[in-house]
Amino acid sequence: MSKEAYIVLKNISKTFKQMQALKEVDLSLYAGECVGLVGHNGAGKSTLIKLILGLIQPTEGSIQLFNQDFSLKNASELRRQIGYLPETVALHGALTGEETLNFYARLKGVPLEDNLSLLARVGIAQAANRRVGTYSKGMRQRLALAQALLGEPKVLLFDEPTTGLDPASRQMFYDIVGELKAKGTTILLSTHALAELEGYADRIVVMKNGVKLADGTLKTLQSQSGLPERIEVKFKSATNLPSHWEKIGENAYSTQSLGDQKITLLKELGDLDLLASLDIYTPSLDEMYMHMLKREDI
Ligand SMILES: Nc1ncnc2c1ncn2[C@@H]1O[C@H](COP(=O)(O)OP(=O)(O)OP(=O)(O)O)[C@@H](O)[C@H]1O
Repeated sequence: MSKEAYIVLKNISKTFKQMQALKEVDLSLYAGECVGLVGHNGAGKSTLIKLILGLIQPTEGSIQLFNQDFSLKNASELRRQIGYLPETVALHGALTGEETLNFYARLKGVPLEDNLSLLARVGIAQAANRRVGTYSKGMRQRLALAQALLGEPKVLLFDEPTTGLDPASRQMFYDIVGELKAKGTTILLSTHALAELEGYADRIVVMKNGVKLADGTLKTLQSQSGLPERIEVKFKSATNLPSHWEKIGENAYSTQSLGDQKITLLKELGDLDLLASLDIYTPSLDEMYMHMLKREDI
């Protein structure tokens, strides 16, 4: 059975005065998937998220949320099912963490009684009664995350959520992403740090200058990037290999493998008992991403 599309953007363009921030973008987010939205500064990531939230209107194209057209009439009802963690979080320094969360809970119309456990979930229960003005950046970000999780929304939009976080806070954030995914929440997460998404994102959308360059699983992206894997072998004694194996040391060779060439290349090695070592290097996510952005001349 195919999954339900919670959010469907069709042929979306957005122009700010002379500046075209998005060009004919199609994007669907399905129930329970985590989608990474990556792109350099100005690629259009925040604009895309703001359009989904209804904070700005598209110049062209249509947006459907939960199978309904996103008109002003039903906007607030639909928006209640979406949690948003903005890139820059403005929190009132004079309020305590708990007061802040209570304030947002009232705005969203959700009960207040779970707020302390929500603060515990994001690791700042001990600071619930402290003024936010005394919080570190990491603590503020955790509080902002708690705000986004209020009311258990079906869809969460995270705009560069881990920027400026230390490794422990970042890990806590991705632990929560893992839990949300397991519960079937749909997550759209924009980031510059593609490598962070490994193991969490089911799909990656790559944006450049307002255009969607790629949309697929990491495996698809890897084959689309056109970057080869590298195989390195070392034999226990001298041997001969076909000329596409480059000699890189004593009895050691290296070659590149594109697409499904790997098995054929490995067969050329013959008896594996004659090998001292065998290493296969797959391009990292960041290498693929950089390569893809460089290759596309937009
Ligand atoms: N309100 C606005 N008025 C004018 N131009 C805007 C506005 N909002 C965004 N833009 C422009 O649209 C383009 C896309 O911006 P956007 O913030 O969506 O990029 P981004 O991918 O989120 O970048 P970053 O990683 O730097 O946050 C940029 O060139 C930006 O200057």
